[in-house]
Amino acid sequence: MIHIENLQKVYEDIPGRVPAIQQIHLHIDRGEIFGIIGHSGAGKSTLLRCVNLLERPSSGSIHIDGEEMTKLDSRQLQTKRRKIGMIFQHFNLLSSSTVAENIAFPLKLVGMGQVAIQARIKELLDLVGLQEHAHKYPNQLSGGQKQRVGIARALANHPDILLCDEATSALDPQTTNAILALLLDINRKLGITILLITHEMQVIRAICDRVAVMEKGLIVETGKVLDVFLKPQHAVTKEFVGQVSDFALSSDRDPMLKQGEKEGTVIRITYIGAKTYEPILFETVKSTNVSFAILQGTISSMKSVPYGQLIVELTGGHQEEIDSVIAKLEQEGIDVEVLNQ
Ligand SMILES: Nc1ncnc2c1ncn2[C@@H]1O[C@H](COP(=O)(O)OP(=O)(O)OP(=O)(O)O)[C@@H](O)[C@H]1O
Repeated sequence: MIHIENLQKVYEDIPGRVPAIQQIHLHIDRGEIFGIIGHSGAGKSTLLRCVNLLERPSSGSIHIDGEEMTKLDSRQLQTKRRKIGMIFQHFNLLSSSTVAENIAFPLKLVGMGQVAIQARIKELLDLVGLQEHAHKYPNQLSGGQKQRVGIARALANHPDILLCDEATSALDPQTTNAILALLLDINRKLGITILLITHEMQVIRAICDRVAVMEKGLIVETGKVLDVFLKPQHAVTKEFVGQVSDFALSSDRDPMLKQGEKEGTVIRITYIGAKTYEPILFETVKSTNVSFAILQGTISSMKSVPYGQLIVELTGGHQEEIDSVIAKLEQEGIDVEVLNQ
């Protein structure tokens, strides 16, 4: 759905200044929820705004649904942009227009008739749960309700893509969860591709399928959310994963697990899916001389996929027996990493 190649954006050609986007390659599938995370100044907004050409790249290409954006003339670009909705951190609503008028705005721009506009407004208000608020003004709404109006307006012309620019950063945690649930619902019901930028790993974890981590205009790590959470590679990724406390096992190599401090073999085992709830560890060791002690553990779920991670010390038995326990766990499809060898 979105294919970005060799993208570069230099705002001002000052010698020694790092370009806002140094060189980005990105491929986002139709129907995917893709998150981009990074610290302030990493280049997330610039990248997002390049997708609909609110920002013109200095070089590189952006294909949306097979069409190269930078080659479109202004009329073609206008038509294409209708298929790319966008929502913003501060909602960007027209303060002197009602909720219904805000939603009607993009529909009027495409020349839709009054009757059709009213019908579409009703559909959109139902979708975002604002049926009761059509005639209110933005200053009579909560932050979450304002973002719902923003979402309804962005979806008015049936876009294929929704760009979300820190859409929940101005909201409290409870409202954030409600808006994220709405985005997930919209993605599932309408099949719309969502590209979001955020500096909060909780947002990525709640709704994204894949994530890219940005730093200084580059993507330093990318992958399926679960993989990136469970095995972060880059220092920036580890820092972001550390924001989500129950992932501390992955991000923080616990000092007590340093080589030599434990007599046995210390392993980290990672379960994903239904295996999370099976007694595989117990079943594997029960007929051997090996016993285990759980040093740390977590079980949770991500986008309704359960996962678990345990740090376990294996003791007793010969080394061959411990190796055989590890091999059996791996045969069961469990990821095993030995931490003290
Ligand atoms: N219009 C502009 N003119 C000049 N420099 C800009 C402009 N917009 C962004 N930059 C610079 O480009 C770099 C990337 O900024 P960008 O806003 O894309 O980062 P970000 O990751 O979205 O950060 P934030 O979360 O703070 O918005 C920064 O160094 C910023 O100062």
